[in-house]
Amino acid sequence: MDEPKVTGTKPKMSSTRMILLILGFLSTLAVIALIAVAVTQNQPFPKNIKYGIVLDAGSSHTNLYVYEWPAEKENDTGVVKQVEVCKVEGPGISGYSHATEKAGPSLEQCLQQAKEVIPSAQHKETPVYLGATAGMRLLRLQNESAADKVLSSVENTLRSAPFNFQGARIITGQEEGAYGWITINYLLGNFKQSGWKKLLHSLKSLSETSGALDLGGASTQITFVSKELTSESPENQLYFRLYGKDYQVYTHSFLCYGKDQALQQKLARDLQTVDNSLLPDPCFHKGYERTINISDFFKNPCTSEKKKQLPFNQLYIKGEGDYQKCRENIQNLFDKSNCPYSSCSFNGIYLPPLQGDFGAFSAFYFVMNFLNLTSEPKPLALNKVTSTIETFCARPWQEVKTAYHHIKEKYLSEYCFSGVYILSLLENGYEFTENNWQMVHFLGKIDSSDAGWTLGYMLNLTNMIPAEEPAGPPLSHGSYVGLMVLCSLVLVSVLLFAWLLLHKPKCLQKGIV
Ligand SMILES: Nc1ccn([C@@H]2O[C@H](COP(=O)(O)OP(=O)(O)OP(=O)(O)O)[C@@H](O)[C@H]2O)c(=O)n1
Ligand SMILES: [Ca+2]
Repeated sequence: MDEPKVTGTKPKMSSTRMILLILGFLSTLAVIALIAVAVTQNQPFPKNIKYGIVLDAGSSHTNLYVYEWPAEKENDTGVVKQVEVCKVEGPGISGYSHATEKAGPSLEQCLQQAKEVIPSAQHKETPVYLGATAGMRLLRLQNESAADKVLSSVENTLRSAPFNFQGARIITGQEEGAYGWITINYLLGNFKQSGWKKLLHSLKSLSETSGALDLGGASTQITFVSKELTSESPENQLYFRLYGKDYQVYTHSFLCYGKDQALQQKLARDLQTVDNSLLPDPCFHKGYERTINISDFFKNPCTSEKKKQLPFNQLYIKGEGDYQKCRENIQNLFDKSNCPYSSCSFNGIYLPPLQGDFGAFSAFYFVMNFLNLTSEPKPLALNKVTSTIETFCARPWQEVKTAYHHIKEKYLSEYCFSGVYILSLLENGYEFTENNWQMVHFLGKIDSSDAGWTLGYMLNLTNMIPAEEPAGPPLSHGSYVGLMVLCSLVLVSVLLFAWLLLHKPKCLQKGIV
């Protein structure tokens, strides 16, 4: 009686199994197809690289930078990177005031280097910009026609290069500060976060941008986001809308407070008190001697106010290597006596309360890096920085010269002065004290790009930082493919599990395993 039952069930079971098998096979095929499509269809386009050139015509020298970025991602943040830097031989372009026609040709060697880095088919479309900073600002104040001639000489040279010439001009101190701030925040990825990072950011309300401190040869800039709503000093206030966010930025550029001009200012003050041509100087090492020609000394706008008739033409500087005396001497450069605002840095210049972390670059970095004081991620304590500089200044010149024979004498002889000047500027000038010293991070590069104003300048002039956040996929290609694979695996596992439940293979039946 049982027999028909048995014969009737058998074909029913095998058809279910058959259907499940086909289903399993088809879904596996579907998953494989899904992954294949995800990987191939969503692959980033083959790289179409664009290039841009910026020449930083600083007071002490000119640097040529070549940047590159993938054409399709122009508006993303953090995609532009430096691929080449070329240091122009000789002085900065302002140093050609007596032979203005030679300023342009001095750039030729670096332009040649750029031609080699950028594929020739792209030369014509590659924009080239030259921005001159404080050296040229000073030359313009001292001798405007010489400054114009220097600029037209560099313009002629740049126009005759095979690139797309976009201008050679003296940028303002405000621009220099602002573009330096844009550069470091762009490179640090502070402007735009996508996907999870954005969510994390809004949850943790992380500090959003980093301030920028730039120390050149002739000027220095301080730039940071200030939440102070009332702007007491409008000329120090900038407004940006970047990637859909508003930023209120404070900036100031101190002309004559770059490290070379600060030294000139210091010497001009020292000259007020000397009665002979010998000047003992605590900011140079013991045993160091330097002769200064004073016939042109007071023609410089940074020293002209202190002009004095002297009965000698040459000044002989003799190093003393005395940190304390040097510090007191330099401190006189920062006039803290009057402030027409609620708070000031020095010389009656408005400074809102310091806020957030700061990236300190250019000479801040060169000097502190030489003195081994750039330790990251945790910056050194201020007293350690002070004692290191004090010890360095006390070393005799002969010993320093032997220990660092590979370093240019012009740089080496001034690291004591520069170290003390940086301390004085940060501590006395801006009031970074023991409590907030650790907010300052000395950095030369971020990834492969130098910290400085040039990248921000190019990003702005090529409209590569949009005001509004560009619409784009919320996930990167990698995360997208990863998510697809994960979902597919889950799908396969569910199907497999369902099949096992229905089929109950012998090996999983109780008593067999
Ligand atoms: N390894 C180095 C490189 C440069 N310097 C010094 O650092 C100073 C500033 O250099 P830089 O930032 O390049 O200044 P510039 O851009 O030329 O000047 P500015 O921005 O004021 O126009 C100069 O005194 C230079 O001699 C240094 O001490 N050590
Ligand atoms: Ca500079």
